[in-house]
Amino acid sequence: MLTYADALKIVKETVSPLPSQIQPLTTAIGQVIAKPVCARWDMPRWDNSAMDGFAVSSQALDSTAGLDIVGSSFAGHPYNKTLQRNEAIQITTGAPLPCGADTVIPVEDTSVNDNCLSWTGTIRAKQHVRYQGEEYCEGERLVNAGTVVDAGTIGLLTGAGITEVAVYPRPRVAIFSTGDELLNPGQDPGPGQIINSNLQYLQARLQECGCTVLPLGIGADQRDNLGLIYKQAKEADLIVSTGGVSVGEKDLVQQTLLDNGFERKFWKVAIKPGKPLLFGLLNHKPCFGLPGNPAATASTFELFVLPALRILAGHGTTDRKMTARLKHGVKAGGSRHAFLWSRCEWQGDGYHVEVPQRQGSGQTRSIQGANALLSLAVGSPDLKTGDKVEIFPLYSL
Ligand SMILES: Nc1nc2c(c(=O)[nH]1)N[C@H]1C(S)=C(S)[C@@H](COP(=O)(O)OP(=O)(O)OC[C@H]3O[C@@H](n4cnc5c(N)ncnc54)[C@H](O)[C@@H]3O)O[C@H]1N2
Ligand code: MOO
Repeated sequence: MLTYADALKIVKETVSPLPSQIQPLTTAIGQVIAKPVCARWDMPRWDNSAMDGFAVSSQALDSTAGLDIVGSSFAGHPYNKTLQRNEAIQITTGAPLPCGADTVIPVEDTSVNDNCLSWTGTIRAKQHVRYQGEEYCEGERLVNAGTVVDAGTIGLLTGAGITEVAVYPRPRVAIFSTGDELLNPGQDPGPGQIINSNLQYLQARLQECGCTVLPLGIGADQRDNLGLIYKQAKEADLIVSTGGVSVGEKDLVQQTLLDNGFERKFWKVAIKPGKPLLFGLLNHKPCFGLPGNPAATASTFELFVLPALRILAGHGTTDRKMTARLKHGVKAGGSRHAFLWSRCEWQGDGYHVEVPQRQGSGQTRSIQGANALLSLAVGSPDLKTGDKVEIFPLYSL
């Protein structure tokens, strides 16, 4: 059976970034920049004051007579005349330095008498001036392709006059669950029925990841019905179903997909939970059949769907691994690479991890509150408190 590493490699080789699009900068938070962005003007745009005080010419600093205060330059209200050597103007932080001025004396070091400015202490020529272009110049590259738009990016680019950016779109993900036993939330389960928790889980997780979700509900265990749902999914960039991928009489997802032109890349991976994972392309779009057991749905989402979404969304690397120490013993790995829902926290000397009980594939309690998957390779021995383990922190796009 395919190993975890080989299956992930196939996913990475199969998926490529979505075409980029131009978008208003302010709507692009969390998205990845597709083309470098350059400044539209110098920053600062003009020499300006770094302090509230008075702007003077440095040539006037050795004069013993005071300077005539002839006007003001306030932020938003520049002084438009040329300052003479015997003159000063009042100035505020950020206000343009007028022609003829090159030095700012902070208000604390000055006194004004009869509209005449004098100062105390040593004043350095050209002090407290922020020069045009000292942060960046017109045409200079401010962010590279591959940058994730965050608040800092929005602040920087907005100041540089940028209102639109080329970014990779947020993936649109169609999700549905299969199974005649499934009911929608709020319904009362009768004999043999359960609430469809997988769809709600995936929807929430995709929302955390900033994806656009197309929830397509519940598919009955019938091929024609499942086929119709796949047709509805064609607007999506990636398709995810849950359930119906194992070998049971009613596991019809794979056959339905093959009837509809599915190009299968793999089925079954030696992992626990999640063994019957199905992956391929439907109409050239990545399509995952996640196993229906809730812990298998959730872990195969983290291990395979999320890396695929990261690639679609233009993110570079997809692997994140950390080392942590066990807070308690963990039983040996079995014949499949095991991934255990776990909680990891920093405790002074490093990360420490605990593994909740109730890790059954059909159970959901261990997923709630988890922030990592603990990786237990095939054949790993029983582990004890303090042993080092590899964990995959859960992350969003
Ligand atoms: N003979 C074999 N049987 C099974 C094998 C196998 O290799 N040989 N593999 C087992 C493994 S491992 C898994 S994982 C499951 C996955 O099977 P399916 O993907 O076909 O999932 P279902 O049979 O549809 O459901 C399994 C289980 O999960 C519950 N479920 C399904 N959908 C949901 C949902 N949306 N929300 C909550 N719970 C859901 C469902 O009721 C079943 O209890 O197959 C094993 N069998
Ligand atoms: O691999 Mo399945 O996900 O054990 O139950």
